[in-house]
Amino acid sequence: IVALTTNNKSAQSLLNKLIRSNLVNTTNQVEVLQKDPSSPLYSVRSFEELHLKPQLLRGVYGMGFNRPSKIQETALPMMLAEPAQNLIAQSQSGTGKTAAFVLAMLSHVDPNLNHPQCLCVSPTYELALQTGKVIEQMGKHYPEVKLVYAIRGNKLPRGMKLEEQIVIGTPGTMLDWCSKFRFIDPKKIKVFVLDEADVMIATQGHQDQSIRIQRMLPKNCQMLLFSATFEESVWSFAQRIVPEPNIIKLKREEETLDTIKQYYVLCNSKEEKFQALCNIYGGITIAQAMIFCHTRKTAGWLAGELSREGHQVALLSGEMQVEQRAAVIERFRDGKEKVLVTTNVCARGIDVEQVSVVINFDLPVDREGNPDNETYLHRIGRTGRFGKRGLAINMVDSKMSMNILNRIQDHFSK
Ligand SMILES: Nc1ncnc2c1ncn2[C@@H]1O[C@H](COP(=O)(O)OP(=O)(O)OP(=O)(O)O)[C@@H](O)[C@H]1O
Repeated sequence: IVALTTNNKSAQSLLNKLIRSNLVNTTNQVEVLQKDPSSPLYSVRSFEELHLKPQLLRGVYGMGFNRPSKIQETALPMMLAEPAQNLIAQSQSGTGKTAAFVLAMLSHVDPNLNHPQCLCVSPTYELALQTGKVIEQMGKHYPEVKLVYAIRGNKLPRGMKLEEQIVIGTPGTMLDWCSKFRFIDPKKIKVFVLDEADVMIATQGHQDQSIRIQRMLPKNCQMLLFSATFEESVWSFAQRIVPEPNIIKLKREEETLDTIKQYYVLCNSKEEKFQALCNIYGGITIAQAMIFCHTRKTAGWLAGELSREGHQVALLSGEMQVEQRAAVIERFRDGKEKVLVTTNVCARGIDVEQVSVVINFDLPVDREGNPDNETYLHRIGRTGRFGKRGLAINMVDSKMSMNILNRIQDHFSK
């Protein structure tokens, strides 16, 4: 068990993976920038069209995938094309990126050659393991293809040469295995995958290590880079890693407040807010509710008070380890608890789709104490035209918080 701090990008990413059981739906179109615009672009609507090895097609269907996801429709033909095409792809978590590059790796390996042919770098040990699981599931009917983890703690005897075709690991160990220990001959690599580039660059040293690995690979090695976000720093890193890239971007669906009913409750103190919450408790637990507090301390206090009143609540708190947090969210997602009390920091980036009631026990403010409209929208907004109806209740306990609420109201004209 590794303790990860609240703000940690890799912890967030891991939580989302652990929690997610489905594809995230999106009606947005993919944006494609081809390296060679003269060659016709094609995308596929079915896995059959990709002419996968039969063992892999069985693996794909065995995982319950019926058809390619939005990003897979365009990314898969590109990744499977001959000669190999490089790709930089950005789309939000849960849209099918991992499944896509796993399929590409499995398609490109030659099971008769007993040496590493695909390298996949992930930002952390835990994320590497998650990807490894997908490789194992998808390659279930293709047992000749073997997998090994290049992670700290996996110590191999000196002078050894790896026989597994796929190596997945973290940048530091991967680099050591390629250069210092020579367990891997980088010149024989056909596919290089860099996953979660945005998480990767948040860690000191990972960027350089990845670039050093990349420089050892042959010119014709396929380079694939994936990221959930695409800020400037990720983009410049991507361009250093992936020469002559095709680029695919899938915009995140915009959130709106259109289908949300928003209310506020006027109180005079924290205790009154708690009382107000108890009064509506029966109403909000018909559905599932998330309650946001400003600090960890308030969240802990509120969860304690609610429990003392005999209510069943879950608490998501910053000091919990990532596994504990995953367990809490999983129970909530499965409906075992109807109410989740949390802070914004803790819940950021975590999508729990079925929440239809959001309570702002404290209104979202930034460090200067100004209204944080973006966070308000993230907490309460719904995506897509068919977004479910929702209910938001804001607790106001002072002139100051009334002022904040008025400014949020002005901002959204709602
Ligand atoms: N074509 C598909 N049809 C149905 N389910 C799919 C398909 N592709 C992927 N999935 C499932 O959807 C979920 C998200 O996919 P995946 O992990 O590949 O997304 P991702 O974009 O890599 O997100 P993250 O970076 O958070 O892992 C997984 O549970 C995966 O098994």
